[in-house]
Amino acid sequence: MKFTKMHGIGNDYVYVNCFHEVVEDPVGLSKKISDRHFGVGSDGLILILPSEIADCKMRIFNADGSEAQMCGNGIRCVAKYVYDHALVRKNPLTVETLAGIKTIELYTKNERVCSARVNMGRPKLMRPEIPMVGAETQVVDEMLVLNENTSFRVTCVSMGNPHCVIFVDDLKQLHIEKDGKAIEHHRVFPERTNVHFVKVHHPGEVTMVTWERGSGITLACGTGASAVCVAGVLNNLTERKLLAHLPGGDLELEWVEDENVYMTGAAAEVFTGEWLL
Ligand SMILES: N[C@@H](CCC[C@H](N)C(=O)O)C(=O)O
Repeated sequence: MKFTKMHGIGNDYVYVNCFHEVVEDPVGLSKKISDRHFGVGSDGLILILPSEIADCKMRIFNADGSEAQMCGNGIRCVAKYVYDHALVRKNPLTVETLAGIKTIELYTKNERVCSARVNMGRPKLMRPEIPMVGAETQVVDEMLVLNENTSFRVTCVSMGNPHCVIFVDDLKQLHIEKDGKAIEHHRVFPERTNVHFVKVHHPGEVTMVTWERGSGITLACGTGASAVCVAGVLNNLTERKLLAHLPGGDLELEWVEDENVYMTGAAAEVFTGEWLL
């Protein structure tokens, strides 16, 4: 099976072109291929498939094999792959995901895609235990108690997949692995959740670090940065246009008046290979 390693600001996945390849067990393959010692090493597996309702379709599997609805950094790479490899030579192009069809505008250099702007769709405010409550709800944040010594004020936003956003004063004081994992698996999130700790520098700029559902600490999360943009506005901390610094690079976000969130960032192809197992 031929594969391609790609990343969006360090959020790295193994991509398989399922216009030409068949993957029978994506759950098992994602666990094996993502292993950083015994596999290729990645945050998960992304399948690029033909679609009957969009220009192509993506399926995203986390490193633990769980399938997610959407991947912001991954969808920019999917768009780059299908354009650069001439599977879909359109700009803008559309990608079918479990979170709906997304439209992506491509930016090229020497005929190859270097970055992309994705319409990430409309966010939904969630409440722990009552996921997917409509955005009209008045409840913006909640206290999440991990144990008698640790609790966080959280804002939970769905970008098709679930995100728990926590604004903090100091990113250096965090126990991201311990607390991120505990929040991901907290009983109030029956589908588990992605977790983001965010420091606001000023209303147009934040730094964030992420614990991803099913993959652990990653260098970036595009749906997560989109959720942070929304959570910042709802908490009166940030403007609708936001520059987010993530460990792997920067993303530009905008929550526009029609309520769609737009995310812009880089996409890169690193190498191709053949999986023998
Ligand atoms: N890294 C991604 C999100 C991948 C899926 C996520 N871990 C989930 O389970 O929801 C992104 O860039 O959005």
